[in-house]
Amino acid sequence: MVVASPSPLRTKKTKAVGIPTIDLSSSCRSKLSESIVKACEEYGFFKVVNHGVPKQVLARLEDQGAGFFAKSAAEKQRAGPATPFGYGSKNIGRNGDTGELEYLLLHTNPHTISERSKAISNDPSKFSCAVNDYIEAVRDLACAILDLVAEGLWISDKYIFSSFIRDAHSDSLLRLNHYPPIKDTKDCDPSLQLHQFRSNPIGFGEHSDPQILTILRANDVGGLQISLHDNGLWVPVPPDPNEFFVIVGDAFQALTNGRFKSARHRALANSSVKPRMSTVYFGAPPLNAWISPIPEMVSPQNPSLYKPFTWGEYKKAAYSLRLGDSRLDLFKIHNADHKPLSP
Ligand SMILES: C=C1C[C@]23C[C@@]1(O)CC[C@H]2[C@@]12CC[C@H](O)[C@@](C)(C(=O)O1)[C@H]2[C@@H]3C(=O)O
Ligand SMILES: O=C(O)CCC(=O)C(=O)O
Ligand SMILES: [Fe+2]
Repeated sequence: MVVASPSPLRTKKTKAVGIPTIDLSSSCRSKLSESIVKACEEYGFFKVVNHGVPKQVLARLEDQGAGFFAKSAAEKQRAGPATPFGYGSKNIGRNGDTGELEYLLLHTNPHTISERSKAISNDPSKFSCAVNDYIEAVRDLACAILDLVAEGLWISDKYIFSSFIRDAHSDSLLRLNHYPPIKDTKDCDPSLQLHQFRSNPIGFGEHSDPQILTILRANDVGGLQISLHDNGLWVPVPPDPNEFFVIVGDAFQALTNGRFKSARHRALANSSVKPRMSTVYFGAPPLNAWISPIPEMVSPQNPSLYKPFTWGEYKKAAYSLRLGDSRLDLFKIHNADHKPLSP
């Protein structure tokens, strides 16, 4: 019997496309800010090299994460369930989304981290130190990128974006995702092969990140894919454990009045023999901060596309929806709401 080769990519095709790469050591600041703005506009996604985050900071978090995920299921459950913070396995959010992964979701507040670490590690201060050092380093990286964006957009307040995530009450998060290898069914019964691909080829389903900016690092196992704007293609992102990937989030799309588009992405289930691990920082405003298109992005030709909302309101909307839903649509101003320009 001949069985058609099962494809995990049923809805959209994949295409090998060069991911924009930004070298942060470049000495020409204006060119650097210009290229970051271009990458945010065209892809909502790019890779940064020469980012200045010490390798040791990356390695310490990876060790701590790997140590946690290697524990027995019962031990890991002590840090769960994820509501939304803590340890979660297969279930994502509250509305029935699932994926082939387990994860730790943490708020970046240092006090919350030291409290949580007690249920996560046998050496809580070692765990919280590794996590806090990582967060500090990636927050600085995110702020440096956001300041360059503000310069590239010619915004007078250079800190307009970074001040949201530098705020002591910022609602930023850190997520450690662990994708165990899924069983290779190549040599198995063909009906099992089809069943596996039909049942769940996805590690973390298609979505956009709700926050301002995401800084993602993963080990050397691939799986991340980004969706190119509405042309139906998935672009596989080659793994690069020494570098970071930057993803534009929904709040950044709203702040730039749609000039930047939040990037839809997903992670395929891991078919390697080694686990995939990603560490993801989501830079977010404080819950009471207002998000609305910044004045420089609004003009009679480019009227506001989004109603003002607080970050708390946006989060509430996000958690009432499914992973793949377009949350920002809820805050869209429809054309009919606009007063016609006087002749
Ligand atoms: C299904 C969900 C999980 C999520 C909250 C949501 O209701 C919709 C957005 C999801 C997401 C995606 C990016 C991040 O991983 C995340 C932490 C976030 O802020 O929004 C997750 C949420 C989650 O897993 O709690
Ligand atoms: O693990 C990955 O590469 C993607 C994870 C992700 O998109 C997320 O945690 O929001
Ligand atoms: Fe994401």
